[in-house]
Amino acid sequence: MTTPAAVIVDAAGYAQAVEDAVKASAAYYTGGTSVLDDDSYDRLVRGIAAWEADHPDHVLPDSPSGKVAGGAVEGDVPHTVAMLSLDNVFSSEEFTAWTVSLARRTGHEVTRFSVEPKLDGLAIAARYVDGRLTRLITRGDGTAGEDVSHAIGTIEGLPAELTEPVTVEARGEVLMTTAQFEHANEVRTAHDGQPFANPRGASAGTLRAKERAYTVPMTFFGYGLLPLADTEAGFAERLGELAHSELMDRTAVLGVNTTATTPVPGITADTVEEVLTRVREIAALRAGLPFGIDGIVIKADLAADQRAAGSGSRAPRWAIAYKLPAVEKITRLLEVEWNVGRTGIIAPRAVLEPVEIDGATITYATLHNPGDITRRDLRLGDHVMVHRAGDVIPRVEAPVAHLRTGDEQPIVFPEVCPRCGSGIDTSELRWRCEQGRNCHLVAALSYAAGRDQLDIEGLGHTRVVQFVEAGLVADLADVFALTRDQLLGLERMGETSTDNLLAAIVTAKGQPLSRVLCALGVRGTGRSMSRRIARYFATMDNIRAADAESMQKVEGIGTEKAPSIVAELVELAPLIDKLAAAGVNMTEPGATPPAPVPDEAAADSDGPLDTDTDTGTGTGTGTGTADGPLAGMAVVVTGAMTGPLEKLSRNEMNELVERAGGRSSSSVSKKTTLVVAGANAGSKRAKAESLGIRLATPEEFAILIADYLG
Ligand SMILES: NC(=O)c1ccc[n+]([C@@H]2O[C@H](COP(=O)([O-])OP(=O)(O)OC[C@H]3O[C@@H](n4cnc5c(N)ncnc54)[C@H](O)[C@@H]3O)[C@@H](O)[C@H]2O)c1
Ligand SMILES: [Zn+2]
Repeated sequence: MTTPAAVIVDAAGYAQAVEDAVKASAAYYTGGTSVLDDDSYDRLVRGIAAWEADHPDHVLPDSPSGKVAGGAVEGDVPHTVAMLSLDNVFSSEEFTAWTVSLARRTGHEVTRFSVEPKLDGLAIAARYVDGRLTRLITRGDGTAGEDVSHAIGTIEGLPAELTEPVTVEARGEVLMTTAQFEHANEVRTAHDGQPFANPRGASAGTLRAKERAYTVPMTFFGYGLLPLADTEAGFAERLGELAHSELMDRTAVLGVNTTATTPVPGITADTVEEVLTRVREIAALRAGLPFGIDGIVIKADLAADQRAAGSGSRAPRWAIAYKLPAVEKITRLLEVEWNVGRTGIIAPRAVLEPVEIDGATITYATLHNPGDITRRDLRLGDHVMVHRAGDVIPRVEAPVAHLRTGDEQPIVFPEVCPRCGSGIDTSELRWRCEQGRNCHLVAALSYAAGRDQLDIEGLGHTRVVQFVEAGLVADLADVFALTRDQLLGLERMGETSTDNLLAAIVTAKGQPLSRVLCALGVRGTGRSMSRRIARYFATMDNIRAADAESMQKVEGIGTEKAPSIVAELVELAPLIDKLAAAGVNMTEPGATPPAPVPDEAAADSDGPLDTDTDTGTGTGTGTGTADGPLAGMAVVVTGAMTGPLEKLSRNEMNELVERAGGRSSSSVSKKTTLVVAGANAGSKRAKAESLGIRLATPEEFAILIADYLG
């Protein structure tokens, strides 16, 4: 999994790449605010290296190649022993090859390795004098670092005092655990600071920040222990002889935190195979760890082997980083969707500009809950750091706040349940529809009773909630079983409204099949699709008898949609039976069922994927009305209807078009034959005119289809 290189074509491109890399590196190490994610940075650096390999005489002095921290950071506190970076391998083959070169340097095969997680934080040296923590120094350029002693006391795992009064330097990684990161961003945004994009950036920024009004904790994990100038000679000598694993034990005994306290403690391994097994184990545990790792560090464990292998200017030769694929990428937050779960939990979900992370294209990421959005100070249009490890659902870590342009928009939280329209219980972290588990039922019934479905006047949202809460209805069919006494027993139900409602329910039983089907709320079949299905099959029995193949004969139903419609109808069978038993109409007026022979002409209908918008792009393929006044015509209705058509909704207009043998469509194209243009018809009318398509006023149209009105 080597990141491909950025392509650099000329000297100017090379100079720009060097400048970009140095700038990114400086921001990365000093403030945690790089504009690049690691993958993009690594691509750039590889491109630089490739160009330099071809143009060895034109390497710029600023080039990050071969330097600790890409040469972008400095320091004024000299290190006793250089604090180096690590070389990388990306596969078991590369690792095996590395062990061969290691064997060449040591003069024998290395048979003891230490294997540790590669913690994704910042390297730091903690100096203890007579057991007391006196100084913290960053890695800097490797030879000298920056004094960040002001952070003493804010780093868990680095005690103020060791268990023994020794003078020694502990080296290790400072990072923020996931919990510490969440907390840090919460505190920061509460202080009007910008959130950090990820835990690593948060530790980089926090470590160097002085005189902040608040402190946020970090965690230290030791991976090195070495003598200082004043260390007692005998102790210094003993440390120099200890294997890495023994040094780690010693570090822990002194009271300094090490990976031994984590689910991925450092271990020793005797063979390449054992090392690789451990690499796989750690990789598998990565997604569940409470802190970030970006690889596994393998070291020659024995001091003698380390001495024999030696070090280069950027990295030791006795250790290697086995890098794991990047789990974080920067992309943009386009939208936030609010989805209602089975129990009524209303969960926000981020819609992202698609981004590839570890081989998978990520378009959605979880935002957990509304508080999470507020805590992270996310805005629409933000660049965001997206995290995806293993099979865990991708999550938005935080905005990359320093990339803001000022055009970002606040995320609007819903005020009512986006599914059923009821109130929202916001008392818990996770918001919930007040209808809880009944949310789906309330939404389904409100939808079914709606004007474009069964059109049951008097059965609005409030009534539906009332019936559901009173336990009178558990499904749509129960509506048709409601009795006068039941209704009169409810609050705010007088005699008149009861009788009106019962009458409306009786009327609803006579609605055409297309509306009954639509009322069932089968996924992917809205109004126009329901009409097409109903007109094609003519009866509910025919629809239910259809397999996926015959379902595809309906225009707009393709290979993906057909089986899901068929499956959902099977699930709905008990409800459909119950509705039929209650006397609900199950036929489409004017439609004749398709001929029983399956392979006749109507078969060629694998149309465009149906989007089934309000007006639909429907084409009436029902065979029964092919001889109406609109036979063979593609009709678009636009603008406000007047005259005899005034009261008809757009859906009802489309129904009318199809009853009269035409095909209804929502967009004007060359294929359109007639545009019914009402008052204030805008662009569709203009388009029809420019294409020379026949136009009709609502009144003219009403005359044309007079036989089919009412
Ligand atoms: N996004 C950016 O703009 C940007 C800029 C610069 C660097 N980077 C990233 O930083 C990395 C290169 O930088 P680097 O040299 O700081 O570090 P590195 O990640 O290549 O490896 C060296 C570091 O690993 C750390 N480490 C963690 N666990 C360890 C262990 N058990 N034993 C020893 N060391 C351990 C130490 O801090 C050590 O200095 C690349 O992954 C690069 O993508 C990103
Ligand atoms: Zn709801």
